[in-house]
Amino acid sequence: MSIQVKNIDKHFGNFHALNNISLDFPEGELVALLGPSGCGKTTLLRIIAGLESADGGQILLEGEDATDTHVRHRQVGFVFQHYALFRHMTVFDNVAFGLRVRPRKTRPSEAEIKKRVSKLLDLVQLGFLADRFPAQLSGGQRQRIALARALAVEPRVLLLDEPFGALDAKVRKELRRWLRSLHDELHITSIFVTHDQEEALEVADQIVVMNKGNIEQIGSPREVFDHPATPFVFDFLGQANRLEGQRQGNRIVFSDDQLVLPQHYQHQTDQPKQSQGSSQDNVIVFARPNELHIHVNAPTEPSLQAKVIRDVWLAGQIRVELQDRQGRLLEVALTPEQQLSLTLQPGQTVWVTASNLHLFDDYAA
Ligand SMILES: Nc1ncnc2c1ncn2[C@@H]1O[C@H](COP(=O)(O)OP(=O)(O)OP(=O)(O)O)[C@@H](O)[C@H]1O
Repeated sequence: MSIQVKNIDKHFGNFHALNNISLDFPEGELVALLGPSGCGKTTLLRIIAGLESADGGQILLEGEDATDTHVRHRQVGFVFQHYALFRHMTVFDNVAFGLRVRPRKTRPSEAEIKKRVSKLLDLVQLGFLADRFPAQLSGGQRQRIALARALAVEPRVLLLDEPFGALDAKVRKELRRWLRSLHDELHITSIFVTHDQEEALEVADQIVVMNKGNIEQIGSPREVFDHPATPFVFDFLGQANRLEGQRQGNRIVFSDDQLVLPQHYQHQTDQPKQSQGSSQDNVIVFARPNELHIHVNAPTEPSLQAKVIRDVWLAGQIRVELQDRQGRLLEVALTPEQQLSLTLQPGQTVWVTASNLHLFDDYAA
């Protein structure tokens, strides 16, 4: 089922939680709502579900206005961060619950329920736990059962709110792979909320990046990562060096230091901008750690002078932390070979050049 969100607005008192949000969720896709804590992800999910009402705007399910449709009739399945399993029921009874509480007319027979629940438990690969109680399961197993329970009522939409948020890193990783393959099998239109960029990049077909009740960017993981539309998205997707300076022709100037802009930005300097005050030339540039390069002697090309703080070994990757002359911390990636040949010492002066920079014009520095 496709979902359309049209001009959704939501206030909590004076606080503007969602600001005129419009989004299309195509049939059968797995979409991540990604953003920092408090940006409005859960509120949007709850409005789509019918658990919360909006101040204005519409929710269309399969093209039909569902804004005033009760949650029970929207045919959505939920999975929340904190396992909402019934503690006094076995795994089997938990999964069967949604079917057993149906009105008699639409309720399947016990034999049919047994068949469906067994099939779902096989799907989440936990058939052997049917007789256990939630307290006898691991966190990851509980979330898989919660998913089986959400699927039991054959929802047309699956909404997941930080489904793996409470689990440790290894189990999270396993479960997100498993969710992706389950989705590839079932193709239920699914929206999941996360503040974990790695999770969104790994699992989703599309990512909606949110910030302070607004949408910053919508795109495939590749698009969002390779072409972040705003400084916020660049920052949020992580691990980039953010430098604020002034653009002067082909260069970015930071007090005493300079970096050269990559070729693809340089043609823009041919057309002088109409002056709107001095802030016009203020720019934000980002460089990923592998786009910066360390020199132990001052290079002839423009560079940033910095001091070595330390190098960090991060799961096979080497990152050197530097502090530049403006006091900013920079992270530069090195291969093990580069680390050996540079032999950097804490406190040593080095120079940094950039093989690529990502420029955001007209942002006040
Ligand atoms: N019932 C409520 N009453 C008042 N304010 C609320 C209510 N629900 C949410 N908010 C506020 O609205 C904002 C958005 O909340 P929401 O839960 O949607 O954020 P989120 O992006 O899901 O964050 P998190 O990742 O922390 O769950 C927050 O600032 C929150 O404090």
